[in-house]
Amino acid sequence: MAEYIGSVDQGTTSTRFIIFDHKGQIAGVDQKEHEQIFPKPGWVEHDPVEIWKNTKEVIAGALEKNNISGADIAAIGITNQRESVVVWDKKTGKPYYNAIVWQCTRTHEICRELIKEKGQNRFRDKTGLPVATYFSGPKIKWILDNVPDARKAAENGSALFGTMETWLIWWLTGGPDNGAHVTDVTNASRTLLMDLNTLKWDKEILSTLNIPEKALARIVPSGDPDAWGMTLENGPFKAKIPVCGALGDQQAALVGQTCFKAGEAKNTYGTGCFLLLNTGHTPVPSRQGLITTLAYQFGSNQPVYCLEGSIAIAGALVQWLRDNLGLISNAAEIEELAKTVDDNGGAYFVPAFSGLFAPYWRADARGTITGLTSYVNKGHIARAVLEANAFQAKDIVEAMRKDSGVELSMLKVDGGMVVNDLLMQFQSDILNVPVIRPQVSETTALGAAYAAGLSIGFWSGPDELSKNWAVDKIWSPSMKDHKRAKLYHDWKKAVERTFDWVE
Ligand SMILES: Nc1ncnc2c1ncn2[C@@H]1O[C@H](COP(=O)(O)OP(=O)(O)O)[C@@H](O)[C@H]1O
Ligand SMILES: O=P(O)(O)OC[C@H](O)CO
Repeated sequence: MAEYIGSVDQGTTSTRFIIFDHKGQIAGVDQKEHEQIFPKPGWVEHDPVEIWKNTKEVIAGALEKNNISGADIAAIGITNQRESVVVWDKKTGKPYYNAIVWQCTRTHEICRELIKEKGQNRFRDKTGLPVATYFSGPKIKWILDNVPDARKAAENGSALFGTMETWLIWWLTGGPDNGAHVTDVTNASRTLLMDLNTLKWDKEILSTLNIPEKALARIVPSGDPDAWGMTLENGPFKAKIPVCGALGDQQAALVGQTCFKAGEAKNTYGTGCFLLLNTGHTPVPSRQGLITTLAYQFGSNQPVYCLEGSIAIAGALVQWLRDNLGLISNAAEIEELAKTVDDNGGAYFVPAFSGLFAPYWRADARGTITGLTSYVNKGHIARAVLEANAFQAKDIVEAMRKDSGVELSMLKVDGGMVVNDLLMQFQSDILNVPVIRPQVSETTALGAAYAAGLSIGFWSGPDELSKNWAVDKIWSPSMKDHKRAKLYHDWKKAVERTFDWVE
């Protein structure tokens, strides 16, 4: 058998292709950023054609740079920013509109109408999700209602809908020439359109949102040898390779962190921040503003569920400090700036740029910096930015404890921000548990590679994968209880100041 598994990681800010060996170590990588398009306040789009072009380039780049050929790759997995949607023409592959990104709030009115009739939790029993601008269903509805010809095309079967993995797999496996139109259970569980128990599109919700089912992808497990088909010989791999694993990026990170047992959790700090707790084979309903969602399903095995706390803005706030305020010139500089002061100087930054997601679900919230005095300088602001991530994660851990009864004894972390020592130490202090970073921090891509590799027997099962996981660094709590309590108390007050801003 070929010695590598390839993994496409299509994230919010960039697309990577990573090649893994049997030990789960990285044998090659290439990465490319794509444009963030902000047409109006609160609106976020990506160009799906640019993303497909970048995907081809990073695949070719990683193979070439490392002298690896398509024939050395046994299978392909794919993982993606979730909820973001594309609608495209089946014959030409031309998108009807840019991808509407998960952070985009343009569906506020659609959601408000849905909530007005029957409340925010009207679909929660079936889908595990509240009605919110975050999820794909309202975004698809927006495209159908606002883009000329899109609805007609969807109804007559000439348009296809998909999340980012569906779009890329369609191209990788043939595009207009019989490309596979599929989505995995984890991605489907983020649309607000799939029933969590039957793992099928829900006809009643589709009819409420007026979305034609024929344009939706076929739902398949997250790992399956036959569900997706093969890459093309004249495509970026220059070889026929089975595509046999796909998961939303946060679920992929859960798999990459080998959180296979109920009660195990990970937190990923990327553009947003997402804490997922494996709850086993039963969907656990949330009363604390978390999401009940699919964790993974391998082949015909029973699906595994999780509770998730989704935070919209994490690393994106660091980017904002860099791009919109110019306080730093690259993301790593925030740590140096934050270290110029000993604490936040009383300042709290609540980054409710897309409203607040879990556990608040307040579309009417907008970002605030509170506690400002003449004393506060840019070092304090940098610190408040980093601390915001840790406080938001604390909100999620508290909600999870109340929902599931699980007291975390440690937190496995990954994502682009976990190189930041100050943030990781503060996270450990605020949660009062050790925070642990694994040696392979590309857990998202690794999880998709695991899903693909398990499907073809490249790895024998979860036990073998767990042996690949190893600790790189542990941060242990060292903050006094009264200080932790005071900081968190003030954070909660700051959060309340963001509510009711959008009228
Ligand atoms: N040293 C750092 N300190 C704080 N944030 C950082 C640092 N390095 C990168 N980031 C942030 O991490 C994010 C990128 O993480 P990544 O996991 O690649 O994101 P995504 O998968 O969402 O595209 C960016 O938002 C960036 O601002
Ligand atoms: O691309 P990331 O890592 O920011 O993840 C985005 C999430 O999947 C959105 O739900």
